[in-house]
Amino acid sequence: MASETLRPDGARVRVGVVGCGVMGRNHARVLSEVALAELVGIADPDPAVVDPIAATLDTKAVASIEDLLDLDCQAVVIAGPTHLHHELASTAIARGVHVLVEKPIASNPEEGRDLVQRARAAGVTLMVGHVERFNPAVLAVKEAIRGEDILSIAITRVGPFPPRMSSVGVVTDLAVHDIDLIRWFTESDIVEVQPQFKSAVAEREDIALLQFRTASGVLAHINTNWLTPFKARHIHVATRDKYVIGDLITRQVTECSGFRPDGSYSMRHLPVGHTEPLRVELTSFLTSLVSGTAPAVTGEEGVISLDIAMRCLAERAAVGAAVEDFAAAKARKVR
Ligand SMILES: NC(=O)C1=CN([C@@H]2O[C@H](COP(=O)(O)OP(=O)(O)OC[C@H]3O[C@@H](n4cnc5c(N)ncnc54)[C@H](OP(=O)(O)O)[C@@H]3O)[C@@H](O)[C@H]2O)C=CC1
Ligand SMILES: O=C1CO[C@H](CO)[C@@H](O)[C@@H]1O
Repeated sequence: MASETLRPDGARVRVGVVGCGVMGRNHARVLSEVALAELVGIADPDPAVVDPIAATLDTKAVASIEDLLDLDCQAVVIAGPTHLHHELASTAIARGVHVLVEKPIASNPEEGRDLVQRARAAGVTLMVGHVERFNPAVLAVKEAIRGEDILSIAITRVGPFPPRMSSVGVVTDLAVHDIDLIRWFTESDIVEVQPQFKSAVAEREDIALLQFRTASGVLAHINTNWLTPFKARHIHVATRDKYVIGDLITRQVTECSGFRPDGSYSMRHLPVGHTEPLRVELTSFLTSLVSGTAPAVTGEEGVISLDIAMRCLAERAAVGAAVEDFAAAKARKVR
């Protein structure tokens, strides 16, 4: 948590963005627009990438995080590749700068935990960019199931390969969004994982079907891949009295309830806001800095979700290893 408020005089928070690819340029655009921020600069190693964005947003372009921090930032958004999150966020924390790091918090939980410790020791805020928590359709689903006895959650997050392959597979890159949502919806920890995944085309896993059970007894399922020709993101939640369906792309959220013995029920579309999730996320981050309160998605939560993603990968690896051991033993017997 921020040790002191940043705008006692009403000035804007001086923020920079590190990494100006697909996500970083969106962070920069939004930060150039929100009232709480002054976008002091953006960093990316490639001038052909960073210069035109900086010119459009009327901010400074620099080549490295060190140069960005020299612009006297109070906070940075880390939107570089996942395998660099730990290094980049550590550099900012070491200079006493608050950090919003994109999801996943790092490429493994050990690095994530290290970031949490460094931020705590330095007295700076560390928030993780689990942006779906700020998606109005997700918020409408969460509101519809508030106080309900949740039975199961099934989430689909599929689409084509990203324009540039991530440094991690689909479980760590995409399913981590939904692991976070399952924990957030149920306010309970995931205690059992039953993962299935494989690498159909890419070097790392590109298709996964993951099953979970939470401490509160909710069953959950994530269907994710990079092999579907179009993007689809759906959430289905069954509670004892309702069935709620959210389409995170069209932002249509439907609630079925009032189940009657003859099989009939009531159905209604729920009101969904129109806000841009990233704008709400960044405003929430800046507000936490200004007010000195805990961020909406803490580093600790980012680590827990990444831990679950890693448990999925490890569990499958353990089963795979057992099968291979069995095959090897069988082969030895034959010889
Ligand atoms: N919350 C969400 O919905 C989303 C989150 N993300 C997350 O954002 C992160 C970035 O993903 P994405 O934007 O798709 O990736 P990109 O590859 O499109 O962008 C990353 C950028 O960072 C640059 N970069 C590399 N090294 C450094 C460095 N040392 N300092 C500064 N910049 C550097 C890259 O430059 P170069 O090309 O020269 O290597 C590239 O321009 C990932 O962690 C991803 O998980 C991504 C999309 C959506
Ligand atoms: O939601 C997302 C869209 O795709 C990107 C590339 O796979 C992800 O990193 C991101 O989290």
